[in-house]
Amino acid sequence: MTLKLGVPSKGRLMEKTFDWFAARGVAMRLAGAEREYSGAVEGVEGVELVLLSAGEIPRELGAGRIHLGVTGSDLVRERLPRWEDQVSELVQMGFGHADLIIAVPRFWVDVDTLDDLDAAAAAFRARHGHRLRIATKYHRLIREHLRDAGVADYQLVDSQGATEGAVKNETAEAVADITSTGETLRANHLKVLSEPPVHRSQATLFRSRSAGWDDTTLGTLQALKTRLDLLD
Ligand SMILES: Nc1ncnc2c1ncn2[C@@H]1O[C@H](COP(=O)(O)OP(=O)(O)OP(=O)(O)O)[C@@H](O)[C@H]1O
Ligand SMILES: O=P(O)(O)OC[C@H]1O[C@H](OP(=O)(O)OP(=O)(O)O)[C@H](O)[C@@H]1O
Repeated sequence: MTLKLGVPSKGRLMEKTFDWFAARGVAMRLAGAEREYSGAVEGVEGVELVLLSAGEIPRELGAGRIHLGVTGSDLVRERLPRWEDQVSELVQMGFGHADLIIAVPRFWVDVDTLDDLDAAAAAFRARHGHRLRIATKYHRLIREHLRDAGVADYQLVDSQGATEGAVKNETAEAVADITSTGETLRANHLKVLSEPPVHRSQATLFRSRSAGWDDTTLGTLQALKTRLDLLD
């Protein structure tokens, strides 16, 4: 059996993933036409490249349809319940850095911490008769984080893109999203709570716990780890 390695086929993680492996002597190239999502690996025998979007890789790892996969650590935590039971981290790759944060309108001068947000949420509910809305696509991570912080009087509103616009569009009072430069937040008159991020994400090479590992794929994994200089 070949070892299936899932890598992002598009988006912001793709090129850096290819560069990261190339710098360690594992060359990946797309096979066939540009839009044909298959590829080949040179440098280690027995590895098959599976091109997927970063967002799909957690699911494929969880289902055991790929043995290894590169994606953002945020996406694995968000998309796989009890992610540590389903995958393990082989290496943090040092790119694709982004912080998952909670942000509120800049003019909310009394709101800087999660405790402040909790108080603001209670006041909001008393005044408006419905819960303060937080727009996000990170439902699991934000729910867990706010539960642990004791913030209860809120509701999540699903936003799969342009999340920072939700406040201006009056579909939410606050947002929870990934940021790297902070430009989008600034442009939308939002400020990040002065708390550590909910999660500091980066591109990570994951190993599926459920993929059918046999002697051949385990041998290939060992060869790949040696090539990549990953210690056991
Ligand atoms: N500035 C940023 N904005 C959003 N995501 C970022 C940023 N920097 C790094 N990332 C990371 O990139 C990953 C998402 O990449 P990308 O949006 O290309 O994937 P995708 O979700 O598969 O794409 P698509 O939305 O097109 O399906 C996440 O892990 C995210 O944390
Ligand atoms: O801190 P910054 O450097 O400004 O980057 C953050 C923005 O980038 C991402 O959006 P993306 O470009 O993926 O578009 P999306 O809104 O469709 O998710 C993310 O959701 C933020 O909106």
